[in-house]
Amino acid sequence: MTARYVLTGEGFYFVGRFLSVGGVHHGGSVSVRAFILVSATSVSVLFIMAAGSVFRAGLFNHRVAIVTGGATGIGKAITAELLQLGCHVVIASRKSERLEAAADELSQLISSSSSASITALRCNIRQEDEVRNLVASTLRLHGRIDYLVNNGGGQFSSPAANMSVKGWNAVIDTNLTGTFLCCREVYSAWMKDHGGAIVNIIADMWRGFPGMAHTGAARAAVENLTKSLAIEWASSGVRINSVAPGTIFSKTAMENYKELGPVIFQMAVPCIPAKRLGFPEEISPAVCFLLSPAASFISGATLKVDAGQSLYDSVWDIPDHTAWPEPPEGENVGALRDMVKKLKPKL
Ligand SMILES: CCCCCCCCCCC/C=C/C(=O)SCCNC(=O)CCNC(=O)[C@H](O)C(C)(C)COP(=O)(O)OP(=O)(O)OC[C@H]1O[C@@H](n2cnc3c(N)ncnc32)[C@H](O)[C@@H]1OP(=O)(O)O
Ligand SMILES: NC(=O)C1=CN([C@@H]2O[C@H](COP(=O)(O)OP(=O)(O)OC[C@H]3O[C@@H](n4cnc5c(N)ncnc54)[C@H](OP(=O)(O)O)[C@@H]3O)[C@@H](O)[C@H]2O)C=CC1
Repeated sequence: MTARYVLTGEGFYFVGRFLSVGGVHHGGSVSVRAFILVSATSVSVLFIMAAGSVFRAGLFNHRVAIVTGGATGIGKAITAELLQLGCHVVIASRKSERLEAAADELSQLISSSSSASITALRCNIRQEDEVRNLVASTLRLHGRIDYLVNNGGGQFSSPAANMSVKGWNAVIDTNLTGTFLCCREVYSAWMKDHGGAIVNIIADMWRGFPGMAHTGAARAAVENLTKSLAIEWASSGVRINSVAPGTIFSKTAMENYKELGPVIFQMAVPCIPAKRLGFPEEISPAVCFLLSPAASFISGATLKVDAGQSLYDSVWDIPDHTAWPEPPEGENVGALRDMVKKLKPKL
């Protein structure tokens, strides 16, 4: 049995998981989890199907969220969890087919008694007018926007020296400017007067991001943007935080890197203290937590969800070389030379 505490809008619950059947993140298999909720006044048992949320069902009833990139990978897991919590979710990205397919599939998670709904809207977050339309359409549809999850984004792997300006700009425009545009538009059109919560998905760029320097720069900038907005928008009742995933496997994430996909994900495993990849369903609870009343005193923060990867190892290998300038001559360099001479085996 695992146990955890969940603070909801209505009280402090002890949540004990006493039954777990099947894998939580094995695509295609249905897992059944059961939770016992104990509050001051009641004890109830809640069953959640298909990799369900650990949060109380109905926590986000009648709330409205926009999730960019909500049709695939991490965004799809966030959308699924928000739906199970009763939220109206608008998913937004560029490819209509993927959006429609995901909306069809995820609508199956909505029980007949739930007030939740899912809507797919096409939007390229790099285009200011499209972001404006996304926000206006959401307001027309639901009359409010409580949550924004800036998850849409991406990059390609390349040594920085080989990046064209066009490629660099594509990644900066998507991950940094796209996030900024979504934040600004949602704030101006709704949250300025009504408050709300925003979560920005960033990355494990704490020691740079060699091999993907453009995205490292963009995500570090988003982390800083998050802090600025947390202060600027506090007086509107807006909380804004970041989630920094480690290496998270999903079908789409792998396909995006084409033949490099399996190599990149395989290379990462030894660098992860958990010695396995993460899965989208391990990111979505952190996002829902930061959106929820349980995080009502958290703003401007970053939650790393990386099994400690950022503290550990890097996939970037630096080959042995003698390219560095010699150190300045002096007694310490001399002492090191003497030591090395003594250590050398006599021939
Ligand atoms: C080798 C060591 C690597 C280190 C590995 C570390 C381990 C990390 C593990 C993985 C962690 C991260 C995972 C993820 O983030 S998964 C999510 C991935 N999803 C996506 O990336 C999806 C979205 N991606 C995109 O939309 C695009 O990639 C992008 C934003 C870059 C551009 O999209 P857009 O469609 O607008 O642009 P174009 O395709 O027209 O390209 C514009 C220019 O960008 C350059 N470019 C694009 N792709 C590549 C490429 N594969 N290689 C090199 N250059 C590329 C190029 O200059 C394009 O212009 P041209 O086509 O005119 O040349
Ligand atoms: N997987 C991982 O290991 C990590 C992922 N991340 C980040 O997490 C986020 C989700 O990634 P993940 O789920 O793994 O990968 P996916 O490729 O499945 O998700 C990326 C999503 O972003 C959408 N997107 C990309 N560009 C745009 C755009 N210009 N406008 C609107 N939507 C866009 C894509 O939809 P469409 O193509 O239809 O527009 C897609 O749904 C990304 O920002 C990713 O970079 C961060 C750290 C690690």
